Amino acid sequence: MLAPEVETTAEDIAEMEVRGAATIARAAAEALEAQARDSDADAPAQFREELRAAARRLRNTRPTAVSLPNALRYVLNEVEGDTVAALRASTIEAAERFRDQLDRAQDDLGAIGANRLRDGDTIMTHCHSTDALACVEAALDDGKEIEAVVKETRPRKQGHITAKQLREWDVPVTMVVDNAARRYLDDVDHVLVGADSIAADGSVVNKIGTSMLAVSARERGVPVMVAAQTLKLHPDTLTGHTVEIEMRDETEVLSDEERAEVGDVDVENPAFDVTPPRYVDAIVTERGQFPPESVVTLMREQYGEGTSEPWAEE
Ligand SMILES: O=P(O)(O)OC[C@H]1O[C@H](OP(=O)(O)O)[C@H](O)[C@@H]1O
Repeated sequence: MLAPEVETTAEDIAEMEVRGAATIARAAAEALEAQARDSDADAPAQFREELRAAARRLRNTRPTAVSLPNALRYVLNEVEGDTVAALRASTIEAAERFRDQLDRAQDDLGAIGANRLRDGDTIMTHCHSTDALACVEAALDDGKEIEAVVKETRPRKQGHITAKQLREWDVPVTMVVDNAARRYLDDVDHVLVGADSIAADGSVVNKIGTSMLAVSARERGVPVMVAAQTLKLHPDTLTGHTVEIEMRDETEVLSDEERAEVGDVDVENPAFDVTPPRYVDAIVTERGQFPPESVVTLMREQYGEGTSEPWAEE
């Protein structure tokens, strides 16, 4: 029996009511906690199987942000005990610990990323990343004045969320359509983006359009900074796996009304793209700032040589 909160959370993630890699990870851990709390399993094996089923349901929502399976793995690997009560308590504690770590990691990352931003700098953002915004918030807390050129980020316009947050912090914001990015790169000091996954070779998987922005930024001599806590490191890429790119519904690109007007066309809607490491200047994590080519060392330290799937059916 899955707890209702597991189903709701899974639907919210799939529909992007809950979105952003770190936020998805937090919601997944909370859903496992709800599963543990609500379970009426009377045997440890049943409790464990329910928890695995909950994790499978959550895992199968969106494929690209590795923070989701990393969160599930963290919680499931910490579940221990010989009784249902002990299993329940350890699951709840693990989920709480995970959330605390997530908050701490974002604060630490923000403090490090802020060091790259100077008083008076202008950043260009793409999509909405809480890790990237943590760097801006820490810079503002340090008393620096920051301005932002915010890319709208089609098709879902998460740039609006970024703009709203920055305005709440009184940061002057210029909103541009994605196609105007190159024109405004001359006015900015940094491109600042987040990541959904980082591969062992330092490639950055982030919102579609990031790679085009990074290539243009390199051509213009603007440094590209990726803010990504180590939860975004994709351990499967250590063993040669590639990161699956989510393809989303075509109506996000062309509404039914627009389609009626345009006619019968194929629509492709990849949610993410891959920016090769040579276009990235720094990956800022809670453990320091790294050139993309060296994140593999961090990944090995954190995840060893590979990963398990503790949610697999037994
Ligand atoms: O974890 P934080 O930094 O908040 O977000 C990381 C990334 O998650 C988002 O994906 P989506 O909007 O869920 O498709 C964006 O691509 C963003 O850069």
